[in-house]
Amino acid sequence: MAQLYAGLMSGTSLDGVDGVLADFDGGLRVLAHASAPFDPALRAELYALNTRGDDELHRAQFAANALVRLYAQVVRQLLEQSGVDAPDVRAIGAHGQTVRHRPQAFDGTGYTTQLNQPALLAELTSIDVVADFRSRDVAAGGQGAPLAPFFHRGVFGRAGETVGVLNLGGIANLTLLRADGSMLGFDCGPANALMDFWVQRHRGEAFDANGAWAAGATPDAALLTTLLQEPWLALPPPKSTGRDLFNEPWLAARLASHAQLSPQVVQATLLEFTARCCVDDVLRHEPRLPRLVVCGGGALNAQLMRRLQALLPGAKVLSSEEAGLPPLQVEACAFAWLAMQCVERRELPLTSTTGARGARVLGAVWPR
Ligand SMILES: Nc1ncnc2c1ncn2[C@@H]1O[C@H](COP(=O)(O)OP(=O)(O)OP(=O)(O)O)[C@@H](O)[C@H]1O
Ligand SMILES: CC(=O)N[C@H]1[C@@H]2OC[C@@H](O2)[C@@H](O)[C@@H]1O[C@H](C)C(=O)O
Repeated sequence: MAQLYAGLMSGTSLDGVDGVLADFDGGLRVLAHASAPFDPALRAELYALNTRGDDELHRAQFAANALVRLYAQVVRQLLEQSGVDAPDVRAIGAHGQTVRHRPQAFDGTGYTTQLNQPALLAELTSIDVVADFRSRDVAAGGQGAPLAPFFHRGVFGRAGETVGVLNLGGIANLTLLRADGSMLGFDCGPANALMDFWVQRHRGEAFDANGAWAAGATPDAALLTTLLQEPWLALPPPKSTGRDLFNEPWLAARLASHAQLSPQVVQATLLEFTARCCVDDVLRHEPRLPRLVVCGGGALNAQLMRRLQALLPGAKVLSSEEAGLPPLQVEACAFAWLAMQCVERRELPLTSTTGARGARVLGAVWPR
């Protein structure tokens, strides 16, 4: 019998929403994929809500309602494309928009905030909604992220082989699936967040398509060294990060002593920085990794893929597309799968990824 779940992801790159409708009966079959970009005003507001500002409570709720209307539009597209009726979808996994991520802030029990309005989404779609996937993990002493590694294991794992899965969204996260069956998952640092900001500022483009602008210059060694000195990068897992750390002020502070560099050289250096953050983590934890599957929008950045391959000569670096799932569908599928785990009240063994005290059921259900 079909096991239909929708997954909706709007991640830290703030580009928009990716949605899938998936059937998990006997494996994974993607029945439909749809994306919707944020309109510029919503994108600007979500970006602004990542830092403190005036009247935040009202603005956050207002932005969450707008986000969820876009979620509902994506769900309508998924149903139309697949010819599936809403009552046949068991649940929607709706990630929400992370605007603060401070899992160990202040008193030791921190928080992670995803703007969302699951009640409105249930109302607009007449489908059960699963949301708030991260807070139970934080309550159990975990980082609240990354959560996709368990899904990565099911889709990209190979019995008896060690495989790495690298997600390149706004932030990068790495899953190491080891030949002995153990796994490790953690964030590596920025993926596209800083590159997107820089190309937007200097060329008015949302992202550097295929990394072509970056590829036209040589990275600056001194700036790269400055960027790599960030102490967070040397922390051992479990660890996670976000725009709370890797943001405009962070970059401005490091560029201050390299003001003579051209914008294009800075872009090339930011791309190299992303590649190095990820590769240094691979080499630290699995120096002889034979296979690295790359997903998220960064897998579409040809220059970044070239640099990852050059820095990991012993590994086959490939797009998740070659491993059976297109890069922009992976996270959305992960949240459809996580919704299914919640509906079935399955505990996830979070300790090896988020550092939570033990296995927990993640998420909560808003009935249709
Ligand atoms: N053709 C392309 N060339 C270069 N970069 C691209 C291309 N297509 C997408 N990207 C990058 O991928 C980003 C979107 O990736 P994705 O949708 O995986 O991020 P996300 O889901 O928001 O992030 P996260 O994994 O942090 O939650 C864009 O902002 C852009 O930087
Ligand atoms: C707090 C938060 O939203 N974290 C995201 C973000 O985007 C990438 C990286 O940082 C990862 O830790 C996580 O998303 C993925 C989907 C995860 O939880 O596995």
